[in-house]
Amino acid sequence: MWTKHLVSGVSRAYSTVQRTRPFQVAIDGPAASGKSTTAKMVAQRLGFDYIDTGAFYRCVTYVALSKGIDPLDPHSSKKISALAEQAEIGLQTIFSREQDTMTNGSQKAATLPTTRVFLDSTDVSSEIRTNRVSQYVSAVAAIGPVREAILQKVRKMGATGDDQGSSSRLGLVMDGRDIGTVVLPQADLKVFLVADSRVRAERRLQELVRNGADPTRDILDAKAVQDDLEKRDEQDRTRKVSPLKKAIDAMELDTSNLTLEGQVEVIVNEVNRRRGA
Ligand SMILES: Nc1ncnc2c1ncn2[C@@H]1O[C@H](COP(=O)(O)OP(=O)(O)O)[C@@H](O)[C@H]1O
Ligand SMILES: Nc1ccn([C@H]2C[C@H](O)[C@@H](COP(=O)(O)OP(=O)(O)O)O2)c(=O)n1
Repeated sequence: MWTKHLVSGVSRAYSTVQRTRPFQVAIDGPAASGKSTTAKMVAQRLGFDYIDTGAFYRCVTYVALSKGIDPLDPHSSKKISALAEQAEIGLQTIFSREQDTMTNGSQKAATLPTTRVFLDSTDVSSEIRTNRVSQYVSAVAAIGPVREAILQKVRKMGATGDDQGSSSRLGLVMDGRDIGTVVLPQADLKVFLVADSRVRAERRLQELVRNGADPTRDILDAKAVQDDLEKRDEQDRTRKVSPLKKAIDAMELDTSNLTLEGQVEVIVNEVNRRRGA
């Protein structure tokens, strides 16, 4: 098992032996299309780093709500933008070995990587995934100066090494809404993940239940979850700054009828093909 701990304030360049930068994979798509799970698994398979950019917008939303700021009030934009600039966000992804060999010689399937999110050194991994944060995050993500502040943080995180100072980093997988279009426009591979909104809602619901959903706090009705996802997608697609859209050179992958392993395989194979491996 190994971890990659990335912090948004450190500045260190990648080694430039053969490439001027590591291989970059940009994964975008609507809510619950499978971006973060797929991205983490691809990173694990390839030994790449992983950056969840949605976590940044969720952290800013969480901190604004906890200070009693209403993200829907246009007068809040300045305050929220200041919070976005000040926030120190760190990500720690815990990867497992691809196939751990057990003592009897058989192979144990790889466990799913998990990402912990730190806001000013506090672990807010669960707090940023509540329905309340999900309901307001699109409004926060539509504020231009918030996007500017987060763009700088994620680019810096993507350009710096892990905290071990390793120069052997092979690549980076980043997921979000504007990775292929704005954050990493020169990415070596761009993937746009889509899935039927009913399928996405069912998967999100199962995920909520798996994570111990609380019926007094969480929406546990498939139709309501679907409406919520569709509403957020509409807001993300129609905002003025960096809207959710497929980059012209992105490969579209519909995960509605795929298994997680299947979609990871397609992306890993494409990375290897482009790397000439
Ligand atoms: N092909 C698939 N089959 C079944 N479940 C999937 C598949 N792809 C993703 N999921 C599940 O769907 C849920 C949403 O995926 P997630 O990676 O969180 O999406 P996103 O990052 O796009 O919001 C997760 O619980 C994930 O495990
Ligand atoms: N690069 C990004 C990443 C996320 N966002 C916004 C838009 C999304 O509705 C929220 C939350 O993103 P996140 O990927 O965590 O959301 P889901 O896992 O899809 O529910 O952040 C964005 O505008 N740009």
